[in-house]
Amino acid sequence: SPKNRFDHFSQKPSECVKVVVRCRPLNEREKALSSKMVVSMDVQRCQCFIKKPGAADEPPKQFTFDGTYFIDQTTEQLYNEIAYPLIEGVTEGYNGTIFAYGQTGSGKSFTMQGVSEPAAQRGVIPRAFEHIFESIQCAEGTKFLVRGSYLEIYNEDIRDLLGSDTKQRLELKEHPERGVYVRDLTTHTLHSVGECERIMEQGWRNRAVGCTLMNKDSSRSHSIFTIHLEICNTGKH
Ligand SMILES: Nc1ncnc2c1ncn2[C@@H]1O[C@H](COP(=O)(O)OP(=O)(O)OP(=O)(O)O)[C@@H](O)[C@H]1O
Repeated sequence: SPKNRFDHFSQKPSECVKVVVRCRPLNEREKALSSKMVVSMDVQRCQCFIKKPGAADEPPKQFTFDGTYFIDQTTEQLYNEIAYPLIEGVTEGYNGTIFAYGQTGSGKSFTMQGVSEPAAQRGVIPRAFEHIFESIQCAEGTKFLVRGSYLEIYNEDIRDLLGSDTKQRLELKEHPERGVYVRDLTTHTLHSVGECERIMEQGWRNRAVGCTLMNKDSSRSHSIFTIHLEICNTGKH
């Protein structure tokens, strides 16, 4: 019998894209407006229900995901169930992407970047840093090189959030073997979790739109934090 509601993932290794949904609690503004929750979830069955306000007799719209996270669930839980297996794969040499989307104020940054308190709500990105460096410490006979880059896409323009000139517009290029890449994007060698956190904070501060446009305009800004891992077997144990 399955140990938890996600065991079916491991039985379906061919399923390489998983889609989960997270619902945040009402914020102060919504509470002040006496807004009503229209979303409910059956987390065991990974189902999400949306009911139309004022239409009590209409059945709610129903959607099924690979995972559902309601207001009382934490980023720690989401990480363990969704991100952990993906990052494990990365430490074994596979590519992995975690992509958050949703309307402005829906909780993308809260999930990805996170908050330091409470600890259970620390973000997916800092958890991934810790995870990767823990794997490196445990690996014997293997050398790792960890590098990071952080870019922002705003109004179709790409900017390097860790570059010497964060205002400069970078070009998207395509290489016949390596695929799509951003020319002149800086990559930074990272030796510790602390260094990763520092560049994440540094890049975050350079997101020009992040803290100034809190409303719909901010959703036009997208950012990509990439961790490159080079793994070399030295054969020594
Ligand atoms: N699961 C949650 N629990 C508690 N608070 C949350 C949760 N998700 C989001 N919030 C809060 O809601 C607010 C908006 O979240 P956030 O800034 O992450 O949205 P966003 O999707 O990144 O928005 P934008 O697209 O405008 O950048 C923040 O104050 C955040 O702390």
